[in-house]
Amino acid sequence: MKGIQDYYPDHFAQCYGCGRLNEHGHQIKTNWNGAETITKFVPKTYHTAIPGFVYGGLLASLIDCHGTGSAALALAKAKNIVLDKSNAPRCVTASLQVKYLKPTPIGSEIEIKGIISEITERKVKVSCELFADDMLCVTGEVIAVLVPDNFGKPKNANLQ
Ligand SMILES: CCCCCCCCCCCCCC(=O)SCCNC(=O)CCNC(=O)[C@H](O)C(C)(C)COP(=O)(O)OP(=O)(O)OC[C@H]1O[C@@H](n2cnc3c(N)ncnc32)[C@H](O)[C@@H]1OP(=O)(O)O
Repeated sequence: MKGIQDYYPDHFAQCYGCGRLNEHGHQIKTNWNGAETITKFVPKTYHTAIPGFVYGGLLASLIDCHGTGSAALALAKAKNIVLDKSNAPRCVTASLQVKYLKPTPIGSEIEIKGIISEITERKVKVSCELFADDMLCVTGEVIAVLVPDNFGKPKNANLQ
């Protein structure tokens, strides 16, 4: 299934967490699920913290990119942007806070829900809840900021 990440321009599609063009990355897909957003991911055994449980850095990474993806969806909706090939708004993480409530069991599908708790012209706050085996294991708060199309490109890129 496609997600908002499939509508990022190639320049913004290399992210380790969500870039569709990063063959080594997680390539998560973020979509609306009613008024909330959702993504799913199945950790591999090499994502282990201790046997049976998922490494926390991976979980933070998934929340990070689900947060920025949710922010992009919310901004697209607020600005009435009809998603086409590569016209999704692009957001970068300004802040990421993660709380690990319970060890996250490995071996089943993880589901992350996102709730848009605040949205302005440039900034979106997303509250995330990460579930494994229907158990709430991690919560997170992402502040994502809209970036211009030339973000991260060399300043003289259009001179080349
Ligand atoms: C390397 C990045 C790649 C990006 C690819 C993108 C596409 C892929 C997507 C996948 C990405 C995957 C994820 C990744 O891995 S993204 C990689 C990790 N993130 C970064 O490297 C971001 C580095 N930081 C910056 O570039 C700038 O500081 C940004 C752009 C974030 C803001 O600087 P800028 O000068 O432009 O904006 P502003 O200062 O006018 O602030 C604007 C608003 O934001 C609020 N605010 C700012 N900072 C914070 C903070 N720390 N806590 C709370 N709030 C903060 C601020 O109060 C204001 O709010 P308001 O007063 O309006 O209410």
